[in-house]
Amino acid sequence: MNLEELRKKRPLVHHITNEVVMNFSANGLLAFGGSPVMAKEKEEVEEIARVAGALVLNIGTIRKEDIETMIKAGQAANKTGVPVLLDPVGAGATTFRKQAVQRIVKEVDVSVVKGNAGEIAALADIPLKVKGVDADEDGDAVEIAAEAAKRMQTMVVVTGKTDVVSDGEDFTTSSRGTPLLGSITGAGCLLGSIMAACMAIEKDKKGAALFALEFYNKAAERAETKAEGPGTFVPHLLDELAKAYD
Ligand SMILES: Nc1ncnc2c1ncn2[C@@H]1O[C@H](COP(=O)(O)OP(=O)(O)OP(=O)(O)O)[C@@H](O)[C@H]1O
Ligand SMILES: Cc1ncsc1CCO
Repeated sequence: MNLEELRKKRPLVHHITNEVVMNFSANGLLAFGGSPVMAKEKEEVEEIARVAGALVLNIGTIRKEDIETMIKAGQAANKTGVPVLLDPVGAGATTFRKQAVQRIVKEVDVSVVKGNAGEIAALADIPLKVKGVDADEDGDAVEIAAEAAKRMQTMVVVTGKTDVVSDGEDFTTSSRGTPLLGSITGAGCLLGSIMAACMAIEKDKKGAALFALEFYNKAAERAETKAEGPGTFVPHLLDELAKAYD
């Protein structure tokens, strides 16, 4: 993954995302080097998705009518080979959300599904005994990622204290970051935007996902050393995302 190339090209990332994180995701992606556009009108999404570098479908505040819009955008992206990242926010919380994800995955060729352990476990029909399960303790996140990847026939990223990238057979874990990321809203959503931008540049999607995870979590670790708490963590994170790390 070539960060210099990304920053030169500033790939357009089309988002159909939730209202909570729109501004934060746009600012974070701009700081990193991408070019965000948030657009969810059914009449225009195909036009935008076709010419974008990548498409983010985030179901955080999805309504029934948005499902069709996401499918339309996703299929248009598929026609021109634009990578699609699906963030199944809250998929474990309601049947509606889980079924929405299942429909999108069925109708769109999704390049990667990225979510926290609870969300991905719901999609893999694996009951979570404890909230906030992570791969460090018992390998659950690895199993969850593998099962979900097999079921959905796509690459899966499970985030948390330890992140897992799995294609159903092979997996790679990464254990960077800070618990402060859990104290602000949209940390996972912004990671998705950055991952999608990397996939617009790097055709090896596993390489792109791992680069995004490492870069994002390294930036968060540096931001943590400068922050007094969640409030000051946010601007420091934006500053760190704009830098270059070895
Ligand atoms: N306890 C932790 N220690 C280190 N890094 C963490 C921890 N929890 C989450 N992260 C990191 O935070 C980022 C977001 O992951 P998280 O699982 O919190 O997303 P999420 O639950 O989808 O967030 P949101 O719904 O608020 O957007 C990832 O880069 C992950 O590695
Ligand atoms: C808080 C919240 N509610 C729906 S989406 C969202 C942002 C985190 O994904």
